[in-house]
Amino acid sequence: MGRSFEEDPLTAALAPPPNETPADREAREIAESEAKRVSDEIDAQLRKERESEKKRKPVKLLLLGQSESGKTATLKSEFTHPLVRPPCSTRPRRTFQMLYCKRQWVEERSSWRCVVLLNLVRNINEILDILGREMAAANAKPATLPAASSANVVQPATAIPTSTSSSPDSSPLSSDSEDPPPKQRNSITVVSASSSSPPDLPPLKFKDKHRLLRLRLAPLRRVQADLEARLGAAATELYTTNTTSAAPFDESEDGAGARGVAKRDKKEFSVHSRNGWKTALERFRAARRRSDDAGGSALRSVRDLEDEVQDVIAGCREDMRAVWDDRIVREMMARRKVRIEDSAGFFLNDVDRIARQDYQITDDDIIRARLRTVGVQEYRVTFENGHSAGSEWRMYDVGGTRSSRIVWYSYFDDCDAIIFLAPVSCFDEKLAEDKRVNRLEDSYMLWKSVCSCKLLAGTQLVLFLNKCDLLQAKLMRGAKIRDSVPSFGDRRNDVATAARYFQQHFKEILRSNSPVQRPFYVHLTSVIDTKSTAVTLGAVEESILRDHLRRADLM
Ligand SMILES: Nc1nc2c(ncn2[C@@H]2O[C@H](COP(=O)(O)OP(=O)(O)OP(=O)(O)O)[C@@H](O)[C@H]2O)c(=O)[nH]1
Ligand SMILES: [Mg+2]
Repeated sequence: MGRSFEEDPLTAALAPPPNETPADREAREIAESEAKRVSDEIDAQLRKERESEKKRKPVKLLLLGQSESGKTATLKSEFTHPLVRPPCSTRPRRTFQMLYCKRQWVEERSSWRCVVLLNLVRNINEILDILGREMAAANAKPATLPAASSANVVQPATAIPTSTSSSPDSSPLSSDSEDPPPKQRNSITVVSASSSSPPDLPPLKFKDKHRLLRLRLAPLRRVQADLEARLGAAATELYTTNTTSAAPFDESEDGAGARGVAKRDKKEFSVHSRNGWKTALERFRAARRRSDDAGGSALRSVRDLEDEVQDVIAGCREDMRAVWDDRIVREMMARRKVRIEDSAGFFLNDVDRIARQDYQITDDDIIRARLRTVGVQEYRVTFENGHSAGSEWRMYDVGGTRSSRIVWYSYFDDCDAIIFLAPVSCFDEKLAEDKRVNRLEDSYMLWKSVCSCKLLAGTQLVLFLNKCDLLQAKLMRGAKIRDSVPSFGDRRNDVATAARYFQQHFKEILRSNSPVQRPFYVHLTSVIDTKSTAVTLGAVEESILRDHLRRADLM
């Protein structure tokens, strides 16, 4: 039973005096109401401070996935696409296009031009390499096509060293790298392991024209070597690795020894990595500034190199087009099952536009340009507007080759979200750095490790099944999924069925390996399509921010 009014000493002390006059009462009530107003104001102020404190804590986002899965392209897509409104929303969507990044992006644009030129020149040199070998073989044995010697064999999935360019370890500019000295490989896509032409086909009839084209395009070898030396390790792909595990960071969870490895490597691959793509471009900018400061007198300045490169390439325009349009060359590539047009950084169809002195790079060119990420690159961005206005995001773009992955673990702590990219068009391709491993299988293994990682238990996982455009093109050409993925069986060989099938597999991996129950967020993407990617990223950002604030509430 509660105590009566008279028995409660606190209530009795706060009660108005028994002999209170009406005037005293009015004065007391005014004072009480003023005290309440001040107290409410203080509460509101504290609430506001707590809210802005929550917003002040940066949102940490990691982009993960194997090499060439599209991590950097996703970021580039963010930086290039203008503000859009998602369907059914009156709110302008922010985009990650904030003040800081915009400025940096504008500065970087001109440097990307050199990457596009390098990609284009490499496309041609790759064709010339094959042409050279085929012509030599045809000369040696004119009557029949030769069986491919080991030197001639075009290895499956991008494993051909070229003889054209300087080795990065001989370049003073390429000092740190995560692998043994990265050797070069062609980035062309080879659909099958077979490299020799079918023996029952008539031999290809190479003419003087082919010999002349090879001679006239020879200066492009030097151009490739110069550009690669300037850009450093990021400019060359890897085709070897010492790492046999899909997720070497797994071991970092087990004990101090492995953590030590991760720690040591983190220093080597710090966000200030001197070989990342941002840094590769920065070299161009810095050297350009230096040559400006020297009043243009610096010997062989960057501007000189850029102009020279552009001149040589422009001078080769007609011959480059002639090679790419040549019926015999196309037949040679088809017989070897080489699909250079599906490879990263393919620009030969744009040769008329790009091989000119006045070439102006477009946003689309930048998204499609290929420059490998070495180490980990950090972007700090603050939103200009939209629901994330004022909040800081830290985005980490990592190198995806197997040997780069060991450092990922160092970035998992306190991570709000991961966008995991799995390129689904690669169901019949092998890893560049380890050609025994199927690329889809590698993505499954990597996803499994990310899902099961205890440190990431509170992290939102968002899966992008990427390169759907290339999957569509591949299936249209008649590639059969079940030939590479037997469990696909007799399902319909179309994009919708394939995407559903792959998606289900990733979902099951999450369900059976995650240490806690968590939602499965998945998007089918072609991240080079900036318009639709902007809409996808808008939805992803909202969801990440909601989770971020919820986590901050729990703290
Ligand atoms: N057609 C097509 N090309 C894509 C897509 N996503 C990425 N690419 C291209 O694939 C190449 C590789 O993409 P990147 O973004 O450099 O790959 P990454 O995951 O950052 O690779 P690393 O830096 O080596 O880890 C680039 O030339 C991209 O333009 C896609 O959805 N469709
Ligand atoms: Mg990258």
